[in-house]
Amino acid sequence: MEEPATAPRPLPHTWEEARALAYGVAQPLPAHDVPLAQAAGRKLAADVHSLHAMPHYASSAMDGWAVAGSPPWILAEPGRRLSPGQAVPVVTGGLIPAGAKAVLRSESGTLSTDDDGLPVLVRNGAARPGEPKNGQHIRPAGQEAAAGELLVKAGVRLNPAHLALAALGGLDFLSVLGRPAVSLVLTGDEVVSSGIPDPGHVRDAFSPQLGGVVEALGGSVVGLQRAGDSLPSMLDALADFDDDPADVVITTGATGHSRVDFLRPALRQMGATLHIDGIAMRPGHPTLLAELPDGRFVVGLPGNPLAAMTSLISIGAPLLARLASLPMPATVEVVCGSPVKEYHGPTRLMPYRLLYGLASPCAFTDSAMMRGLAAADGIMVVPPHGAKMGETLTAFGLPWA
Ligand SMILES: Nc1nc2c(c(=O)[nH]1)N[C@H]1C(S)=C(S)[C@@H](COP(=O)(O)OP(=O)(O)OC[C@H]3O[C@@H](n4cnc5c(N)ncnc54)[C@H](O)[C@@H]3O)O[C@H]1N2
Ligand code: MOO
Repeated sequence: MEEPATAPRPLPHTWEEARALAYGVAQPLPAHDVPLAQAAGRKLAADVHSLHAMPHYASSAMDGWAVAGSPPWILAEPGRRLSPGQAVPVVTGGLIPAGAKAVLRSESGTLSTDDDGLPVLVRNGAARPGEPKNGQHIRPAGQEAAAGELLVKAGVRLNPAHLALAALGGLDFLSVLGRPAVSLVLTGDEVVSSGIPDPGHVRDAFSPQLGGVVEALGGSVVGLQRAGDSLPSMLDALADFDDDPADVVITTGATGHSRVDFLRPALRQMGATLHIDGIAMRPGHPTLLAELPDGRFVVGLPGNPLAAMTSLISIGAPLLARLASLPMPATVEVVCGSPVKEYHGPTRLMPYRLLYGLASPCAFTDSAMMRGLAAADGIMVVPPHGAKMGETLTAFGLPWA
């Protein structure tokens, strides 16, 4: 029997299958230690306990003198235990000597001499009655936390104040959940990255937006390569670069089957496993999800700008969430504000605006356009049989909202 000229294409996954597969195919990246200054925005992997009492020594809250007993006070030698009737100068944050009962603020005390002409410290007219009361202006050790006390619970997204708290608790590093490193590969000889393109060329819609979307989805962009419309160029761009070690490569364009689309041939040559080769969705049906022998995942987004975003939100988001130890990205429900006709086969992802509480499809949502998405409140998932007005539909908030 004669061999067919081209192998039959596999059936695309349904949108629901593709989404579940993209979440299930990966394992959470391991937690690791990062220096405090690099931990902002990361999710804490393990409870943080203070490594010592906070503060770890009794300290003065004011500039002045540590005093014991009642005035007048004789100035004692620093570094010794104070006996009643003695004082020693202290600065804010300075060590309170043993035996001290309080701190007299510098503005409330005056150095004077007693009847015998010896130097003494006395309260002056600016001192409040009874100042300093027992314990006044002394920050006792452990006032904020005891040694070993819980400071930040695992699972918290770390803010700058958490980092300062950890530093005061004596820590230098924090254990954070893995965050997928993403390398971008933008393809297309016709793509120009600035200015007004000539006919036949297009302005790059991806480099200005993909970084922000990837960050919002829990990843961080570590590299950007451009690939021309040739197999060697695609292979070069997909190589594993030492200076941007990626967990995920997100490509744009070249997902088709034309003579200038080299993503599939390159993946084949690199020995990749194709987990998803087409999704029954519009826009975004040529989307690919592959795994390279070195463990990197490749998310192949179509070149059309809106199609790329619906693909990224559909399968890139679950993959990045899983790698980042996050739950499956949540969906919401919206009430459909205008009827959507049946469309044979694919699920449609339609940018919508909320008008009077109802979700109505935006205008300008051809897969090559961005105007509809830029004005959208979310993306609704319309099943192949369409939707009636008033029907409840699954929807997504936008990653940047
Ligand atoms: N015979 C068929 N042709 C096409 C089909 C099909 O099923 N049969 N599907 C169409 C659909 S749907 C899509 S989506 C695209 C997928 O194309 P590719 O992923 O191969 O992408 P390209 O061909 O490289 O580019 C498509 C389109 O997007 C523009 N593009 C690419 N990169 C950028 C960028 N960085 N910024 C802005 N625009 C970009 C590119 O110039 C093309 O206009 O295939 C259809 N064809
Ligand atoms: O499905 Mo394409 O991805 O419409 O633009």
